[in-house]
Order: sequence, then C-alpha cells, then structure tokens
Amino acid sequence: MPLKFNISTPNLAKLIKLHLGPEILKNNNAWEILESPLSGRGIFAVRDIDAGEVILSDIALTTGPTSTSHQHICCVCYKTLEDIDRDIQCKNGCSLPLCELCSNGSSHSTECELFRRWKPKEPTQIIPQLLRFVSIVRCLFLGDTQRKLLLALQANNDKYYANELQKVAQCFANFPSDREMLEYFQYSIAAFNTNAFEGSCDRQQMENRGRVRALFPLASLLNHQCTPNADHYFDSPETLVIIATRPISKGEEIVTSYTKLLWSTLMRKMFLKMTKHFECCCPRCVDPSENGTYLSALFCRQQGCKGIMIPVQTKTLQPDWRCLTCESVFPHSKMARYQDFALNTINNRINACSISDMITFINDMCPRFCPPSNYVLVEAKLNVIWRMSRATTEVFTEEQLKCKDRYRAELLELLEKLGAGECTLKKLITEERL
Ligand SMILES: C[S@@+](CC[C@H](N)C(=O)[O-])C[C@H]1O[C@@H](n2cnc3c(N)ncnc32)[C@H](O)[C@@H]1O
Repeated sequence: MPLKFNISTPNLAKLIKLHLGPEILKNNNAWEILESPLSGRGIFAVRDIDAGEVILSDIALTTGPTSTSHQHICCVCYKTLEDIDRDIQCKNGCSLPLCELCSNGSSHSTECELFRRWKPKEPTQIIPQLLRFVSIVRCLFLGDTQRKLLLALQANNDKYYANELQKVAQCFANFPSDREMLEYFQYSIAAFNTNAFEGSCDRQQMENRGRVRALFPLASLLNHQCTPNADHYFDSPETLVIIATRPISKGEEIVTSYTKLLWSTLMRKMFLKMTKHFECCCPRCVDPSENGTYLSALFCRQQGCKGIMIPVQTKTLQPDWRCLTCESVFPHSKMARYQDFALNTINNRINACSISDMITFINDMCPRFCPPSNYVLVEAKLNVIWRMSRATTEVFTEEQLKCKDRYRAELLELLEKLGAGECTLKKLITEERL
C-alpha cells in the first residue's frame, strides 16, 4: 500500500465504523463526518446534543507511554511502577519499563524482539525518546483496516519530525536502514504529532495508571476552536470519550481545543502555528479583549501610567501593544521581553516554592509587575489549587484556605467569560480533582 491513503470522506466514515464495530456504534450515533469549512474533514452533530452529553467514544489505533512522565509506568498496561530503584526494565533486555504481570504476558513480545534486535545502546537506562517511540513501533503491527485508517489521517510535514526519528535511531546500535520502514515510521510520527491525544488514563485516580499517548481515527478528525463546544477524557488507555461542554445544535461542527483554555491569544497562536501549522481565526482570536478576560495584559511601560497594555492587531504574531489608559503604543519586541520576565519569574517560583510561599508571592509580589488578568498569574493560581488539593500531610491556615477559595472563584469566573461551558477544567476546579 502506498504511504498516504487517499480516501473519500464517505468511505473514510465507513472504514471508521468498521473499526469501531457494531457494539460500540450502538450508542455512538450523534455524529457524522463531512467536509469542514475550517479545514479538511470534520465531525458534525446529526441531532441536538445537550451540555455534558457523550458525543462519541473512539477506540485507539495504537497507544504508548508519553516521554514526560515524572514517574515510570509500565509500557503495556500503563500502571505506575512503584519503586524506581527496583528492577523495572524488561527482563529480556529490550530496555523498556514493564510491570511484573506484563513481563510474563504475550502483548509485549513482538516489540520486545524488535527492540532487542535493534540493540539499545544504553540498555540499563530508560530513555524518554524510546518511550515515545513505542506508540510508533506499534503502528507496524496494525491490521489492514487500522493501517488504512492511519494512512488516511492528516500528517503534517515538519522538519522536527525527521529529527525525532533521527534521535531514536541514534539510541540503537542496529536501527533498521530499510527505506520503506523508515518512511513508515516518519509518516507515523507525523500522524501522531498532528492528531494524537495525550492524557491521564486514570480519571478516577483509583487505578494508579500514568499518562498515555494514543491515536484515535475518529477523534483525529476533530478540528480546533479556542472556545470549543467539546472536551475529551480517556475512559481507558484505548478509549477516548468526547463530551459536549455546551448545547450543540444539529448540523454544528464539533470542535475541541488543541491548546490550554487559559492561555493568552498570542500564546495559543504561537503554539498552533508551531505545532499544528495553522492560524486560528475564531471569534476569541480576533477579539483584542479576549472575551473581556485580558489574559495577555501587561502593565503600561509609560512612566507614571498604571494602565494595562494589550496587543492591538490580532492577526500577527508580533503585534504592537496599546495602553487602554494613556493610549501609548509599544512594539512587540519590548512587550515580549516584559512578558518573558513575568513568565520566568513566576514559573521559577512555581517550581521551587512551598505552597505558602507561593501564595505570599502571588498576593504580595506579583501585583507589582504583572496584572492579575495575565495568563501566567492565572496559571500560577491554578497550580496553587492543584498543589493544595493534593497535599495530604500539610496543614493550611484559614487565611490560605480562603485564598484557595478566592482563586477558585476567580478561575471559574474566567471560564464563564470565555464561554468554556462544562469543560473538564471547570469540573476539575469545582471538584478539586486537578
Ligand atoms: C487533528 S487534524 C483535524 C482534522 C483534519 N481537518 C482532517 O481533515 O484530517 C489537525 C489539523 O487540522 C487543521 N485544522 C484544525 N483546526 C483548524 C482551524 N480551526 N483552522 C484551520 N485549520 C485547522 C490543521 O491543519 C491541523 O494541523
């Protein structure tokens, strides 16, 4: 089969239904695949859908561990491997982390054999690039329908994806040089980077599972909007569920966000351009006030002025900035330096401070150099709520608990202004399951 499978949209829909099978399709019929005015193919509602309703469930083509987990997980069942000092690598010498149960099962044997044949140069180390490559190697083992689906997905061309394969090749003494196989890997890397979902597959935090990276043929057709009408969660490592965050009318395109909801417009634009190769022109992106949230805002650089500055043009990545009070205009280069300063100062603290120092820093220091609406400060507050809801031994003062409640109320108000509806972030903040 040639690399890249050209298929009409109706035939792609048939193939996806074949992949999902009748049992899964039974309660999975609120959607259809059509050409999208946003880009290529998209998913559309065939009936009115309520907020909170499940729109669709999708079954992965392949899954694998992510490279960024702070704790090692089994690369087959994704359960966290408790004691990192214990021998957690595959007993047969492929170098991948594996739990006791999966090391005795058969699911890992084919990829294990390949890894051993390619000879990892550092077999006693767990190398992040190789963890990320597991999901790509598994594309070799797809059945006919699943392979056709993989090759029918959009796969953006990017020189960094070639680097990704090169870096993997350098980790092995005997990596294949066969052109067909390398092209298949290259294509699979591009398809993953364009379409894959990453997330925790332990929604209830009961199974002790880590983060997974997976490619879903139907959910890969979801286009992006910065204020989306749908969100997702992993029901298991192989199952992705898409839910409506607000009521969706029959005929409306179902869209998710590829970025974090609380990022500023410039941050989202840069991320989408660099990683997904498009410029978003949704209503949120063209509103300089960012739905009245002023997530980009920085203090005016004019001496004596206490106003806030926002980017004035919405189409460029290097806009001029204008003060809403004194109307001074500053070039992006100057404001970008100032934004970087705020970002680095706050992020350095996030990584190094205790929770109580972080609260003091947010309340007493940040207002001197960063408007409260700026997305970096918003993310810092989110981080405090997250750490406080996870802390099991620390005892907080009444004052600190009040701060947490205030941050929560501010964040919920922000999500309301953005029209984010019943999104996963709102649920996590409300239920303190961040
Ligand atoms: C996950 S795919 C979405 C499905 C894709 N439309 C297709 O036909 O397979 C992601 C790609 O779709 C395109 N895309 C998604 N949302 C878009 C939007 N709002 N505006 C322009 N292009 C978009 C971009 O090229 C992006 O890299």
